[in-house]
Amino acid sequence: MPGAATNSSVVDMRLCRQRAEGHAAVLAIGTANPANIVPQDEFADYYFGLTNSDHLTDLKDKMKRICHKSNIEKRYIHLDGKIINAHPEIINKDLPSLDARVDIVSTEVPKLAESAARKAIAEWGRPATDITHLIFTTYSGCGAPSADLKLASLLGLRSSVSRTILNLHGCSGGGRALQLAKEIAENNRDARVLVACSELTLICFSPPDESKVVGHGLFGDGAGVVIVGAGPFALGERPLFEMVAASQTTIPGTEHALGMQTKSNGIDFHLSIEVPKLIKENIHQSLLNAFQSVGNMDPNWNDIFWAVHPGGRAILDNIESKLELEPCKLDASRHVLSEYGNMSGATIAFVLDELRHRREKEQGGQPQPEWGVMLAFGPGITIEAMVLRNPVLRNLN
Ligand SMILES: CC(C)(COP(=O)(O)OP(=O)(O)OC[C@H]1O[C@@H](n2cnc3c(N)ncnc32)[C@H](O)[C@@H]1OP(=O)(O)O)[C@@H](O)C(=O)NCCC(=O)NCCSC(=O)/C=C/c1ccc(O)cc1
Repeated sequence: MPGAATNSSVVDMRLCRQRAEGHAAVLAIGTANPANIVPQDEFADYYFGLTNSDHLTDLKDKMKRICHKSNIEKRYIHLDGKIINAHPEIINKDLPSLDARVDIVSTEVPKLAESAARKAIAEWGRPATDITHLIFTTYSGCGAPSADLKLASLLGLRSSVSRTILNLHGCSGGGRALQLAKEIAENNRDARVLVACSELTLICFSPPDESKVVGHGLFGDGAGVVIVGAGPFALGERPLFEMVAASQTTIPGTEHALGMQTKSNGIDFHLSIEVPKLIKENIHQSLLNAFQSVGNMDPNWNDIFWAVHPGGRAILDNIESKLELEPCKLDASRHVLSEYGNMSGATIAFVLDELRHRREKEQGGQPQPEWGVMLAFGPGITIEAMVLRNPVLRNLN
């Protein structure tokens, strides 16, 4: 029917006008950490002292071995002796402490995100009221309204900002949120998505226990904010990384290996010793899943740049050896691990920030890769992968 054809082409045109031009891009990045710094070579004394556990000498020695092998120099940790004195239930396994923890994190998690967001918004150069969507991800969210609404009011976002909160995605939270931001930005012309990821280990902190010693030895606190948008770009907006394609891969039968659960005394986590090996065995397939949609079925992995979530030194080592990467390829990830530890979902923003600073410093030197990949790993085990492109090189080629 001619009428129907006309109607459907009108709908098509309207849909076209609603969509953005081209792929979404990272437009700005901001990061923040709490003030309290713990050097890694002092962490075992700090942690066993804080929890009155110095008598557990075997476990303390194990913590020292883990810290020594972690390739971490220091971490930022909000929890200190003052908080423990005010809430001694946090270090008593037999007492409920979820309420005390939630009271603290419901204020501090959005506050830390606010510090990171203010830096990102300043770099972006537009007013905060131009943000149309907010995605907040954290493993500390236990209420509603939650950190997303608090952050929106701290920043003075418009009341029509479209908010989403992602809870308990753990170390892949930042990767998941960036994939959603890409979808939103590409499908809504002029959308500007503020992705906030803020993590405080306080919600998971517990006295020493054989099964938790690695988690406590590697995890730190931090917030990362990334502003995402697609074309047409406003005057002054500068795409940093084009977000070309994304995939999520779940490693079958690995639910037991990595997880978090809300309990009366905080968030309980489990972390299998198998995690680095499982990621090694599945990393190639997850990369192929991401790259197949850009028509490159198996690129030379040394020809691209890498933004890998540094879950732990062993994870980076395993990826490097499996894919036969030149050691410099994971430098940004190793640097972030060394300076901050594993800040769970927030870490990927720090890695992207480090990469773009390195790229700026190296401009005019060695030829830089045009294509790259971002990887994050979380409960599932889930591997979030995103194909990235350097917009400056894209325009030259
Ligand atoms: C730096 C490590 C921890 C040790 O280095 P290594 O080269 O493997 O050295 P070793 O093989 O000598 O291991 C040192 C000790 O650590 C022990 N170990 C080695 N992984 C383990 C293990 N998952 N379990 C429990 N013992 C182990 C290992 O058995 C050994 O014990 P011991 O023989 O008594 O010295 C390295 O294994 C490593 O980087 N592992 C990767 C850690 C990892 O999987 N990270 C990503 C998970 S993400 C996640 O779960 C987040 C949770 C979370 C948690 C808290 C929060 O606040 C927020 C979030």
